[in-house]
Amino acid sequence: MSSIVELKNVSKVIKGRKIIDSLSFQVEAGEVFGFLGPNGAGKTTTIRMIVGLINMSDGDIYICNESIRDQFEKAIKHVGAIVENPEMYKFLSGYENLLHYARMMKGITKEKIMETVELVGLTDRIHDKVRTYSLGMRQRLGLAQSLLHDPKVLILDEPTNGLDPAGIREIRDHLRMLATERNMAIIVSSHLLSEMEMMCDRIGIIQDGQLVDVQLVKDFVATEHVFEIELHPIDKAINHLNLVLPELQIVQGNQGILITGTKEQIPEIIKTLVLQDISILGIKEVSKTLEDRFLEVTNQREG
Ligand SMILES: Nc1ncnc2c1ncn2[C@@H]1O[C@H](COP(=O)(O)OP(=O)(O)OP(=O)(O)O)[C@@H](O)[C@H]1O
Repeated sequence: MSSIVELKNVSKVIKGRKIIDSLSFQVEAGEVFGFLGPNGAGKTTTIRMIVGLINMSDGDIYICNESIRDQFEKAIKHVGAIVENPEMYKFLSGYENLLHYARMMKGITKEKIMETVELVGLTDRIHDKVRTYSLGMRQRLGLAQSLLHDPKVLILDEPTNGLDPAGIREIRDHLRMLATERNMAIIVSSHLLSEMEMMCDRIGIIQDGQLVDVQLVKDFVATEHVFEIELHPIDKAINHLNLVLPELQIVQGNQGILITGTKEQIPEIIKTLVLQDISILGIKEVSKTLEDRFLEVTNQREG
């Protein structure tokens, strides 16, 4: 993998207040990077700096190794973005909107427009007026517009905002496809934690303008599962498991024990407990969700 976007100690001061504080992270080709944080954390400000809408106060951002500070035009041509709601003329068709935009960009052929329309799944409706489109379709038209110049990185601020579950799913599938099949680097911000969990490969958590955590989603959610086994007698169970399966992490709970391990270990655990005449009353998974982890990481800093 190669790094497409790199932020190096980026800061932003507005009216004497440090809104973004020395932010550094990289996004690779082929990955969807989620930018997650509470309201006012600085997501939009960061995204606006990456797409060149506002200046940085300090640090630099490199897009395909080109500095936004020193080679703005070159760097920014690699970027496709939907930051504010894309401006569309509702009385024109989707195609006419794209054509209008393509004329401003120069060098974009009608074939290219239709290829991009196909990519976002709007071929059947592209000649209908935009005012007849659902919000999800408008979002996909915006996506087509941002893809017309073949950017290497796509940046979307809250792309699923206001969409219904079907619309969210469509956008999610399209973004994943662009990352996987076109090897694009994709940066999305969202409040919807569960959505980020499904859409992203990696997540960066921002709070008070600082990056507090960056992790692969699969590590972030739960590297291992936690199971709660309701049983008795508890002491006997813990002693026995410590003896026969010393690699397990066991913690005493109210009604039984909490075990950190894999699903595959469960039958063995149950079997050995039953053979010791320990009564199993119930078992359930209590692994942390992304939301739990998010609250944990952000609360830690506040506490
Ligand atoms: N032009 C500005 N003037 C003054 N303060 C600003 C300006 N732009 C942003 N801020 C402040 O900077 C902080 C970060 O704002 P930003 O919009 O980047 O956060 P966010 O993480 O995108 O939040 P949200 O999820 O609510 O959109 C906020 O406290 C905001 O009030």
